[in-house]
Amino acid sequence: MTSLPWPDARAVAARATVPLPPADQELGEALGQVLAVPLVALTDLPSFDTSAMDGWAVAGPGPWRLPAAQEGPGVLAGADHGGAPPLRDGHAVRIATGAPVPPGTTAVLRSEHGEVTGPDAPHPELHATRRLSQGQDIRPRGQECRHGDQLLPQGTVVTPAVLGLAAAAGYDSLHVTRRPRAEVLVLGDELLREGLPHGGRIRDALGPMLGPWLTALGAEVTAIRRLGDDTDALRSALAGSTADVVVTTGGTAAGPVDYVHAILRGLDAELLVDGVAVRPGHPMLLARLAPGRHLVGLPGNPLAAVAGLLTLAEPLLRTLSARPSPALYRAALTDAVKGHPDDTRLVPVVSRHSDSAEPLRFHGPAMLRGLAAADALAVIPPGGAARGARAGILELPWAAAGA
Ligand SMILES: Nc1nc2c(c(=O)[nH]1)N[C@H]1C(S)=C(S)[C@@H](COP(=O)(O)OP(=O)(O)OC[C@H]3O[C@@H](n4cnc5c(N)ncnc54)[C@H](O)[C@@H]3O)O[C@H]1N2
Ligand code: MOO
Repeated sequence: MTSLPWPDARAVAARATVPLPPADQELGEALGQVLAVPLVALTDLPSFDTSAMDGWAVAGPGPWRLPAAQEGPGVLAGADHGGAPPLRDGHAVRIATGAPVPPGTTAVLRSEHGEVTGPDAPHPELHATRRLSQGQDIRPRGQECRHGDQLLPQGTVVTPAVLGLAAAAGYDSLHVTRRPRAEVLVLGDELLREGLPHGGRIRDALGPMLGPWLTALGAEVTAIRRLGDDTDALRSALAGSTADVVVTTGGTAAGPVDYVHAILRGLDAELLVDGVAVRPGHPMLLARLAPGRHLVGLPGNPLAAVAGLLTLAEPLLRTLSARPSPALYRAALTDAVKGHPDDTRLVPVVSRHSDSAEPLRFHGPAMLRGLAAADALAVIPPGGAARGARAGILELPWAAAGA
């Protein structure tokens, strides 16, 4: 199989699968998943005419008669006022922010805009110190939505704000597309899990990076396993995995211990992508292990692995979790970037949502120094890009968090 152009490889990965079946998840569990149906209001919001301020509910023009002081604290939020008597014209009653206004209320007068005269009199009087307009500081029932209104479309990612809105609108659980399960298999006998590199061995940079990165892409990471270069262990890990997506690192090229291809052949896996015209990362691959189960083979060089993650794993996970595709935005490069003659290049940049993208140094395939300072990767077409040229920008998942 020949290398696919980079945009084609992403398209193949996106089309390699279908969304996972939806299920009901309790609100707390649904964060980061995708709404499988529109979020429809189960109630009016607010669900009753509500006081927006602490003060007095008033009826008609002032001054207003207040109930005698000993008649209680007034209308409080949370108390059941179902049977609260209507407020008669010319009367007022103390009310708290969030409390249902009594029937007949025409406005709420804020505490700081009212004066009570003769507070010890049997019927003290309330005077407004500011003009009060009809309906002022009342949040009318249904102001935000009516029962049955669509609040958010299907395909919306459940953020903390969506959880809050869903709870306010009456939901205990949400119908969301299941989070794809991903398992990471880190290959290579040369990898150390701790301490300083020594004796020709290096630290595993991918195990610590890929778990949280896959989580940020919407996956549930079930395991990160270090298998060394044990082919039997890899074969049985692949045969026994129940993950929707298995991600391997290393062993994708044609070196003496690069055995991922051989094992995939032995398992009768279908190679969907075998090499991509992209630098770094060109030996990346995508295979179907079984219906609905895929393997993304990332090259071992760490920046090449990230290129593979964003080229193949990201579109695959996006389709599985039914996330909408973000628009690829463009930014003007602050420096020229040399291109590969035939392949797309992915180059770490700082863009920070501005219109420009500053290419970073230390972008070699084995390096993470540029990437760790970046918030995006610029997509440099074959042949390169001049200073000021507008390059496609692939945002890193945490860029929006201001990291
Ligand atoms: N003759 C050729 N050799 C290589 C080619 C080629 O086309 N012809 N391609 C090069 C490119 S490009 C890449 S990328 C690598 C891909 O190699 P593999 O996917 O087979 O990965 P390994 O050989 O296992 O490792 C490559 C490199 O990365 C280091 N590595 C591996 N895993 C980790 C990890 N978890 N953390 C940190 N570093 C890791 C490994 O020690 C090697 O240095 O092949 C080139 N060779
Ligand atoms: O393409 Mo390799 O993936 O440059 O390091």
